[in-house]
Amino acid sequence: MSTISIYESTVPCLSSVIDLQRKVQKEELKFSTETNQFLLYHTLKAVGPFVAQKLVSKLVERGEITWDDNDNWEVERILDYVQEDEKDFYLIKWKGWSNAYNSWEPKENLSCEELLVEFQSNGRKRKFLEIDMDDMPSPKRNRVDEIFHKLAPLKETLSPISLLSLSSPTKSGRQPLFRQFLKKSGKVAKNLTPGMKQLNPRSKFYKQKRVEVKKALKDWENQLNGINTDPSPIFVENDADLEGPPENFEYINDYKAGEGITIPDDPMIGCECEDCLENKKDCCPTWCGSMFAYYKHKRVKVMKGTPIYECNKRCKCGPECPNRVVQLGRKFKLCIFRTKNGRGWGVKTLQRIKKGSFVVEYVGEVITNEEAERRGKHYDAVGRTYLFDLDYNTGDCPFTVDAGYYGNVSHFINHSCDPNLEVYAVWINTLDPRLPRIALFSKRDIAKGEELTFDYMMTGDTTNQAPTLSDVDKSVAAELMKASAVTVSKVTETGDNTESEADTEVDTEGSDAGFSVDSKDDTLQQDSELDELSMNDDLNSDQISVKSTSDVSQSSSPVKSMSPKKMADIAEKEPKQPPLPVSAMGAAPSPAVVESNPQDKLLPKSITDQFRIVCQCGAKNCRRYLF
Ligand SMILES: C[S@@+](CC[C@H](N)C(=O)[O-])C[C@H]1O[C@@H](n2cnc3c(N)ncnc32)[C@H](O)[C@@H]1O
Repeated sequence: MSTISIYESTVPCLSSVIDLQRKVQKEELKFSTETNQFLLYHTLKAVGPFVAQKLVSKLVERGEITWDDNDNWEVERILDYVQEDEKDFYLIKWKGWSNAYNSWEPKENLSCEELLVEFQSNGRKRKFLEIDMDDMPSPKRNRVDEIFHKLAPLKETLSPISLLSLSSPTKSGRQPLFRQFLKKSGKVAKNLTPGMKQLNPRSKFYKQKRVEVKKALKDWENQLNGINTDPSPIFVENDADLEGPPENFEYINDYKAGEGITIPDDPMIGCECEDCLENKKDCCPTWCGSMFAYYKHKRVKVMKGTPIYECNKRCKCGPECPNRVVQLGRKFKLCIFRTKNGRGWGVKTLQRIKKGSFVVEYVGEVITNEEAERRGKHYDAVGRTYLFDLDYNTGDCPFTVDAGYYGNVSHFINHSCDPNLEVYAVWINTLDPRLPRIALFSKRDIAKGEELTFDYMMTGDTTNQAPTLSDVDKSVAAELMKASAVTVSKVTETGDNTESEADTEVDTEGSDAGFSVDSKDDTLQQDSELDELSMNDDLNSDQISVKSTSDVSQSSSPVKSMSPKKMADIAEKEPKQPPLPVSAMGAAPSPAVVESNPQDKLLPKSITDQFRIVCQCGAKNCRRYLF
């Protein structure tokens, strides 16, 4: 492995840092220490002091760095006091920090006896607190500098990506780790409220934090709408817990071509119809060997699995053409909201949606299969699921859409085994058969306020049963569990419903309710805890269920375990049509040849090798596992 130094680099945003690092990893190069330091600093600045502090707290807990600075957190004044669950909390103004950094602290975190006595002797007078969040840009920078300085021992080993991947949450119910550490050293971190689990949602602390979160979410909503080019706005709402905007997510409107990928955008030919619907037998879909997909009112009429070819930019027709639907963007107002049963964020519609309507496109970064394998390992480690294989036509997976970092509102759509959306492959200006766009249409009428879901179909199993593990797989799983020191959710055999425990730590209740595994804390959580857990400000969906962090992605299966939906599966239930001639457009796929890979019916090896995410969709026909 060679070492290069990059002394001059322009890194305009966090995503570029990640891209740059991926590129370097791919080439098996290594950043020089200076460059790594520069990028780490940039990353800390990009995520901001609050998130940076959270990330660093993980390193503190792992003992990778220490935090022994005693000078930083001097109490300037005590502003307010409240008792919560028979515990005293004080509102602290910190010396050298603006009011934006005031925080509520339990008494045992404070070592300022004199100020406490003075405050108490003043009759614990309440003072009106003005929180000015826009105040003090410079302390923010100082805070980042300070955190950066603490990372010095890891300057050779800690990369920006590994730093960001620490953002998976702590086990809920515990205080943030940073706080725990600082508590030990008699100091407390600013900006962290007391452990939220202890607090009553009606309490003052909780309400104060809620105001902050609400403001942050409003800012994020504005930011999203500033980028969003769909005709309809996006709303953001969190009535469930204190989770703020997601940390590592950048909104995009269209596919972003990954490293080494070009997405062609110039079809060779377009139609000249006066009325495409009238002339449907001689319009784009027919040329491409498929059917006209839409009714006059633009709702989809073809069965799922049928490839859709819309009129493209070479066609004479205008936007009113019934064969232009997905390309006109999302028309329904959608809201990213916090679910109350531990599935993290979800998406609901703020308008009634009729069956067959186009709802939203699934966009992300288009990456190669090899890159998807690589990223899958990283996602596995943090229990995330955003890879969507584009294996519509071939059963192979030449390209994958990764919506993990870059995505639109669909990034937040959860899985259901009884979904209200279904997936269609759509070709518009890119006619490369390997690069369909993924469009989500309503499967039935959807009521205003209803959560939108689609079936990730990650098990490759279209029955209602959970997929089975063979005995061999179980022993592999047991080995992996030992190696990675995680507990694993119980594996239920289908058919006879016998249960097999791959790990003795696993609960034996056998209830239908899902269990969740936290790989970091080796802890099994029961569903009944989830509502309570969701109050914790560190909790997000990724904590709910986690697979092995072991490096088990050496699978020969082309199906990445995290693919939300295999396009081949979409077609699986469709009647097979005879192959059609290659379309007039040359590059277009032969849609009739929609072979489902028989292997897809089996549990992909990579899935058997992994620990499952327990499905919380609540559907009667729930398959119990996301994969
Ligand atoms: C594409 S993301 C959906 C958005 C995600 N809820 C979030 O907060 O960002 C997929 C992840 O959401 C969670 N998730 C989605 N559907 C779920 C379900 N039915 N049950 C449990 N977790 C689910 C899992 O953590 C999964 O890895």
